[in-house]
Amino acid sequence: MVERWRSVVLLLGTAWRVDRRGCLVALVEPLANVLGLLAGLWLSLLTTGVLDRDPRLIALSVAGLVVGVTASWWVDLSTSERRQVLADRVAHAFDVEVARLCAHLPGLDQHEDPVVRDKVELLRQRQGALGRGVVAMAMVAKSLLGAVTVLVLLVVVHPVLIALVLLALPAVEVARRQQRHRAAAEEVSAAPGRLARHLRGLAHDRDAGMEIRVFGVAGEVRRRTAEAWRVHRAPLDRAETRAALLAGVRDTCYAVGVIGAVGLVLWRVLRGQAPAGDVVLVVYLAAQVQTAVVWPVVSLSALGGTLRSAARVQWLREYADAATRPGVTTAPTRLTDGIVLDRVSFRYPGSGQWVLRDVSLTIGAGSVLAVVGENGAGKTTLVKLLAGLYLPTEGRILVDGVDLATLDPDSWRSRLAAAFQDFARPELTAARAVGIGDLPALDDTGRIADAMTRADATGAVPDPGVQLGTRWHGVDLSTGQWQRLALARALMRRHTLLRFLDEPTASLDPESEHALFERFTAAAAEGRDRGMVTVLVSHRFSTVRTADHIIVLADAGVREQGTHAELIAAQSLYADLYLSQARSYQPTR
Ligand SMILES: Nc1ncnc2c1ncn2[C@@H]1O[C@H](COP(=O)(O)OP(=O)(O)OP(=O)(O)O)[C@@H](O)[C@H]1O
Repeated sequence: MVERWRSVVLLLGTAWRVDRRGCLVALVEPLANVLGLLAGLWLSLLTTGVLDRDPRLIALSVAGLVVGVTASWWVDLSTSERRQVLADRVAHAFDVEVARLCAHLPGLDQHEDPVVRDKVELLRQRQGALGRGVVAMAMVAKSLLGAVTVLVLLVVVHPVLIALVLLALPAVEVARRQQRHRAAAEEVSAAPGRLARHLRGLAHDRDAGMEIRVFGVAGEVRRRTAEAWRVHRAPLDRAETRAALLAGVRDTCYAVGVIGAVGLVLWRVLRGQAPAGDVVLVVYLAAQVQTAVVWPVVSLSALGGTLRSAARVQWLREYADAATRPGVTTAPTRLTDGIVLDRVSFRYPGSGQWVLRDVSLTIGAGSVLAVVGENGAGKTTLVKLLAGLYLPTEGRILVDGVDLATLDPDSWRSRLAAAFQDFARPELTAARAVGIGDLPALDDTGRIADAMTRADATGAVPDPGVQLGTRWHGVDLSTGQWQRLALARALMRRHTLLRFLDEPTASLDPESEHALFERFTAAAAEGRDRGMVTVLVSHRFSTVRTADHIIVLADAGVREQGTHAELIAAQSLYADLYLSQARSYQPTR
């Protein structure tokens, strides 16, 4: 109950904040509806006036009819557009809030939590319902006021007609059950619905489209989409069938009541115990009683759905609050000792497999660390841990002796620069696609040109002003060209303490990758006085030989470490893999 009231306050507060006029218009509507409902009374009086030849009664009832019906129509017509504007504004406000909450979750683990994903998915689907929250409340007020008006009129005709309401009461239980079935079905169908939409999205995805065509899996994707959609729809359809059956029972009860009520009044009129106008009124009310009983239930049930969505927003707010790391310490502006991994173990949320186990490592301030290892060895995971995107499952990462988990995440990330394996492809101008690497310098052409030169991106994208992305009638780039921009982006930020290159060079040949890593090693010199650490990640052993320190990840741990010379001299795994890779890259005669 408390949760429902909190949801009501959230919906009203948001609507009032974004559209006060719309809220006031929504309030007027229930009152205008009462005027419209009085039409039955005026019609009844008009009938009696005509039969009794009473001009005053005729004039009064016609005047009441014209004023009431006109006012009610006018308000209805003139507010319908305003209602839509209010709904759109509120929906947009919630959309922005959900996006903000998701974007501010501190780590990636929360994004991967299936509970969060399902709730967010439901919120996306129900965005319109949230928008109509205040309108739904106005509908509840309108239906309740309407119900009271109809009840009063019924009593005026004959108090026994109130029994109609009793006969229509099962509708309340029916609506409650319908709502419960629908809510349960929505929760169960969220995950298969997400899968179905994902699979359907593949049809529009250009990158996926290439492989779908080459491997001829379009039919299989279609089959799986249809299956996921069937699994998604099944509980919803079952809930709707149950709802329809329950509605049938409800309407039958009501129909019996209406026949009885009309019969009773007709009998009284025929016996001269009631004016003839009462027949008109009871026939009119017969239709209104049904609405008067069912509508509050339906509108309350619709409001229930909206309140559930609002409760999900509350849940997400609280989840985001709870997930906020207690970052009490601001990140340092320089490193003096460096970064230490103290017996760090990590497994992904929901996974039983250790990706890193008991890893201890010191990355000296101002050094260049190369992380090598086979595919799946945990290199990217190590980078994500250093970036604070995940917290270690066990152990600590110390930044100049301070636990990274206690550093303010935003402040730590403002000290990072990175080029990731799965780099972003921002559809901006080429210059801005680089400039966002340091937002305050977004339009600093000098800095952008410098970063592009250092990343060797000027050859790949000669015109920094070119618009990227065919969606905006711009140009599309090759993977290698996008990579160059990602590398330039990683060189934009100044005052960084940690710079990563997580295999953004995968599509380059080994020598180009090596040349690029050398550039970044050289770029590391510029940050050495503040102790900046550079981390180069590769699964190619031959490209990172100039790094100060090399670690080989294997079997969830650091298998070997040292300089290139030390590792070669040790004639172990690194030496074997280095020599075999180097041989395979040599041209054959
Ligand atoms: N989000 C995730 N949830 C669960 N497991 C994951 C997730 N991301 C990665 N893994 C698993 O963690 C292990 C290490 O992955 P990681 O991406 O760190 O390897 P990598 O060394 O960077 O590999 P590659 O060279 O192929 O990029 C793999 O077994 C992978 O399947």
